[in-house]
Amino acid sequence: MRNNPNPHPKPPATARGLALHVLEAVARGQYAQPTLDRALQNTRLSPEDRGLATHLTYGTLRHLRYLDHLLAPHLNAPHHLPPPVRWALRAGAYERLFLEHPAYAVVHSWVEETKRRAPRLAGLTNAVLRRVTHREAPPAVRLSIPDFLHDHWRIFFGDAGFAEGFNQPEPLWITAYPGAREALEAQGVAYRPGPVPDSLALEGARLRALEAYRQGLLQPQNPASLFAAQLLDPPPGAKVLDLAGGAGLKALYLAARGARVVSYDKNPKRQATGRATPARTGLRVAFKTQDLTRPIPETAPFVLLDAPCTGTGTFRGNPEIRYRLRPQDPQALSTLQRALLETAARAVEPGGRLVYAVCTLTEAEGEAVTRAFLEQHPEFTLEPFTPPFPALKQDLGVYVRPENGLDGFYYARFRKA
Ligand SMILES: C[S@@+](CC[C@H](N)C(=O)[O-])C[C@H]1O[C@@H](n2cnc3c(N)ncnc32)[C@H](O)[C@@H]1O
Repeated sequence: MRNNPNPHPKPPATARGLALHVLEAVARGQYAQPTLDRALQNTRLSPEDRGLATHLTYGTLRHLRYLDHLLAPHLNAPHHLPPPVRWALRAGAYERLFLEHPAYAVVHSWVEETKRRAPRLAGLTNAVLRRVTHREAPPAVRLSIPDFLHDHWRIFFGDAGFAEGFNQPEPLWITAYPGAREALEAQGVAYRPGPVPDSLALEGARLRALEAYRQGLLQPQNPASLFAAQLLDPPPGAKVLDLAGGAGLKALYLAARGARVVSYDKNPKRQATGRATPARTGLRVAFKTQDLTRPIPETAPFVLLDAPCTGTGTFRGNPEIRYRLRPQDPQALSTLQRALLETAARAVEPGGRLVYAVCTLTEAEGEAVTRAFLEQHPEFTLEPFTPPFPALKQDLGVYVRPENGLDGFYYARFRKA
């Protein structure tokens, strides 16, 4: 993987060029979201073109497997095309067939993008983008997910059709800190309430342009992620341990509700981002850096473990990870999750509460972890709860249905005797 985030000296001057620049970087191993954010920060494109570049980037990646299936009958050897031309064909097909922009309006622009990269292939782009149409595809191809995951979801959840939800655009979800709504209203920004308290969806706003964001009152966060912190529900003043807390998104939220939070993670870079946030919001969280496969030297009545995982529930916002996942990954991650859960269990005081959460929808990282944990820890019992949004499966813990912009999550809540 290369680390150069911006190999082009000047940001591309067109929406389609910018999308191609990001797609090529993703093909080299970069992540779509930070790469697109950086490219948009460096560009002078109009708001409409920024929107188009965003749609083209996410849409092409979300539908990539299906787009390749649609392009296949029109190409002799797609793998031998220069990568920029292959991406132009994929993104052009996405624009034609999913954004439903007519050929006469868009093919010319893709031909121009091709000419800049491989002039001799401009005719190919012209011909293919005029002819490409929807066609029958096997379900995993139509949903653009790996076969192994489609098979797993069909067997484990009974149907994999919910994965369609990963290919829909999502609103800009934010967690609103006290004063956020007033600041948004003062700036005339439209928002609607999310499915959990303190979660809002912003309509068509650019986060960085918002006064409320500059004041630290808004935190981008999916409601399903926020709900993991809300499940812990500590009373004001209670001590909370936030394990694998990363940049402390959940720790800061719980601190804002009056908890005394200590957030542990092994990655000091992520924690540095979290440490900078309290300065903005005036909240206090103690960040400690440690590998949590080893026990920690303290206890609390409330412990949250938001564990590292395969992230299959975040395919909407991180569309590229579905193509990088290997069949053995869920099992490998579950070994780490069980080790981290051991550390978490030891840190819970008698009578205390433990929440285990992962942003993924696999049996190995969800129910199987909980089942093994309960077998080895008779001092813990499951504490049932009803989520305020539809569940995919609700038996041993809860799997969130990843629809209407929600990420897929798994949560289990335990009480220590
Ligand atoms: C799902 S993310 C946590 C997100 C965070 N709770 C939030 O709300 O933003 C998982 C975190 O686990 C951390 N992690 C992975 N392996 C770890 C380990 N062995 N010990 C401690 N932290 C670990 C990663 O650095 C990452 O920040």
